[in-house]
Amino acid sequence: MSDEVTNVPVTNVPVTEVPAPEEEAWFSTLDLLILSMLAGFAVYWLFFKNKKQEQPVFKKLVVQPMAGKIDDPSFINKMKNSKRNVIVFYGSQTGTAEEFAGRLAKDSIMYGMKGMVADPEECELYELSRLSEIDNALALFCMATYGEGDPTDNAQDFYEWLQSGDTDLSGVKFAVFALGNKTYEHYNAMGKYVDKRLEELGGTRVFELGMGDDDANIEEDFVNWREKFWPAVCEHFGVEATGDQGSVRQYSVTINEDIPKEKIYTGEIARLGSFTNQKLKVYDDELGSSHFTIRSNHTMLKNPYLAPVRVNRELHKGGDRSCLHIEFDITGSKIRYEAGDHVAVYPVNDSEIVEEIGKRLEVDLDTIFTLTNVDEEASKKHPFPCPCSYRTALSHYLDVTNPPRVLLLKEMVEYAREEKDKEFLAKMTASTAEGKQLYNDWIIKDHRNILAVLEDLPSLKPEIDHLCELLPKLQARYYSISSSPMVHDTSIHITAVVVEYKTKTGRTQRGVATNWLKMKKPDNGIKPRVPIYVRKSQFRLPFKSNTPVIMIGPGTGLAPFRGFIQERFVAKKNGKPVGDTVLYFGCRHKAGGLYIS
Ligand SMILES: Cc1cc2nc3c(=O)[nH]c(=O)nc-3n(C[C@H](O)[C@H](O)[C@H](O)COP(=O)(O)O)c2cc1C
Repeated sequence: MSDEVTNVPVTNVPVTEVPAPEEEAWFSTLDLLILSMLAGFAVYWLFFKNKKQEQPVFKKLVVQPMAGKIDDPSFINKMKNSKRNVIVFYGSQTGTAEEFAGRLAKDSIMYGMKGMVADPEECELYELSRLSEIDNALALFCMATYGEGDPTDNAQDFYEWLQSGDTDLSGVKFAVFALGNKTYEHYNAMGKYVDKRLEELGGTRVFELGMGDDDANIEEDFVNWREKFWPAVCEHFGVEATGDQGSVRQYSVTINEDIPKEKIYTGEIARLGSFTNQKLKVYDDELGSSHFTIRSNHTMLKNPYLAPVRVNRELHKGGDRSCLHIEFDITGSKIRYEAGDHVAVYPVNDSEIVEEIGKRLEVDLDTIFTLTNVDEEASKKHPFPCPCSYRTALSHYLDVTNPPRVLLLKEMVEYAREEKDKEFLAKMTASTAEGKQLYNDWIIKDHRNILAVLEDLPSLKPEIDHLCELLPKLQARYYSISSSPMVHDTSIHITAVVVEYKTKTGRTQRGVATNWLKMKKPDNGIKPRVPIYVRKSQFRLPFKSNTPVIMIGPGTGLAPFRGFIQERFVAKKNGKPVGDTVLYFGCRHKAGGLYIS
């Protein structure tokens, strides 16, 4: 198979230009460059030398505001201008904290308050000290924890500011809901830290820290906390509940009938056209790899590299399980990585699920639409890149495979045409013990995704744009890199088990990314492209190569160790002292155990 990179069509992912490896040529690129410069100079000398030099006319540079970015960075001004007194910040990686923040902001209407959601990354947090300029003002924080008790990417600056700053926050009323998972050592570390630090800086806690555990039922933890939180707020500010806020849509829909093709998003993560016109410069970390920051990860997150798949092979010989060895070609991409890092893959949903949703809702999936935030002050103008087709939204931007959240199902009640379906949904989404049990059994345990809900409640026919507003965002999937750049400097390897299982309702549930990646096989020199970016991790070999290491990696936990072993191998080859390198890995069958020393 040729190793040449060609511009090739890819299923679901538009094509872009990737520099092809150089072929043997008579002149090198540098030779050609020098020759053309000499030729250019000769032409200039012959024809233009004596001409009067013309003044170049520069085009006025028009700086476009970034989509979704706030024009006035002052959130205090925004709150004042739009007469809001509740601001809900979120530190969110996969959208849960962001969703909870939206719900809290919406709730505030019921108590005669007015809320807004804010991404801390887009705000100057030192302004918090001015919050007391607004009557009955309240700052809420929904903060998720990652890794070793770290903040999410968008809360990184906020975290640093809290750590280093000594702003006086007296007069600032606050409450925090933490999102985490009990199985992690640093359970809810970020939420706990924010709660403690805001008090240290002089803030007043209006309600105790909420603790959400994703290992159990984080939705239930949030609902229970919220039920007690709002009465406490009422008591604190001396306000009264004014009743249910009803169902208020956050986004309005516009159907874009005559929009030119080049203005329509086709799955790009942020910049329109980025899949056909890649800007590779951003992969270069200005500070050097040792200073690679979460911020530079964030830049790549919005501008993934369309990596050609060089190798995609099955590792299992027989059996019904599938484990893939995939090599992404990063030649010319400027991506750098180290053994132990993670690579993120932006997957595309199963087209069968997308088509089936379209059929059930009786819509033309090629319709181009835009969802626009009805709140003009909101930092997010659109929930995902718009305009795009319904097919693109359901394939690239929205999560259609995970069980839908209670909030989404609650909004579905009005769309059930039969009374019994309406009652069933209303019962399941009520905040009663019976409702919670029903949700847990019917949605979580039975693992019904949105399509299964539509199939099992056939009278349910929601407006597709409303569904698009409510579905969570499709997230990039992270894989441990299973190679070392010391051996593979032009490729990134992953080792991934293809997820597939039967749910209690007899449906086959397939992992979004692994099943999509499975299809991305190079064919006749044609390499399919996959949008990727690298996320730095803390997982590293000991600095000194002579330190002995014991690596224990059951299942695909083995993946990063492959990179580490490659690294130790190179060190040994280069004559460095290398300590014992012991690897234990899990085996499904007793007889298949292995010990490598
Ligand atoms: C890779 C990864 C690392 C995580 N690390 C932690 C952790 O150190 N402590 C913790 O309490 N929760 C941890 N969690 C759980 C998340 O904080 C939790 O799932 C949360 O609901 C995610 O919120 P988000 O969807 O807003 O990003 C981790 C989750 C993932 C996927």
